[in-house]
Amino acid sequence: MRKIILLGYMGCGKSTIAKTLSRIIRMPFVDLDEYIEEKTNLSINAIFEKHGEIYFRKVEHESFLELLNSSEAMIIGLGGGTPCYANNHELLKGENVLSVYLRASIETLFNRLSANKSKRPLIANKNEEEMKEFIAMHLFERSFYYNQAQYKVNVDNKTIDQVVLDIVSVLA
Ligand SMILES: Nc1ncnc2c1ncn2[C@@H]1O[C@H](COP(=O)(O)OP(=O)(O)O)[C@@H](O)[C@H]1O
Ligand SMILES: O=C(O)C1=C[C@@H](OP(=O)(O)O)[C@@H](O)[C@H](O)C1
Ligand SMILES: [Mg+2]
Repeated sequence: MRKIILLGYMGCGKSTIAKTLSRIIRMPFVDLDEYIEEKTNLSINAIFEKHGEIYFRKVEHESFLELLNSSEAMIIGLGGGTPCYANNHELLKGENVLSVYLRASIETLFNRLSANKSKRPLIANKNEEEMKEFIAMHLFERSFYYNQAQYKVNVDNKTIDQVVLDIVSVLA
């Protein structure tokens, strides 16, 4: 069954947009991070702390495959790093898959993440200056993977509802 996949850098709005899109198009959604938290019975922070990032990437890949192989149609909100590990970026072009990159500028990401970093182990301990530099470099490194998505939607200066409408129109 059909899967709609939302991807993009931390803070671009994947989890938020997946929820609203789900209501508008009446398709269930799963947030990959939440799925991993339920499956492992650990928070994302605890997985990184106890087992390290390599273990997280392994569970993330397995969980992504499980969702893709499920018989249900669903919207999947990925984690920011998901397309950048294993062969996950190739899965963005699979049969019955519609993948959408939610593209945000460094400024938008910085503004949103400054207020929302505690649950994101890759940036939780960075000060403002370190974070701006990190986002700029990391987004540049990851863009190759994000650009493998079939569709791209800009999210800068748009409300959640505007982004959802833009997604609905690119998928129509
Ligand atoms: N279009 C938007 N406009 C303003 N704030 C947004 C928008 N989309 C998401 N946000 C906010 O940005 C933060 C990060 O969103 P989230 O959905 O967790 O991103 P992601 O899952 O991509 O990391 C949240 O505080 C969320 O409320
Ligand atoms: O970019 C990343 O590598 C990560 C993004 C997070 O998801 P969000 O993009 O939803 O914050 C989460 O999967 C983990 O902290 C790692
Ligand atoms: Mg998220």
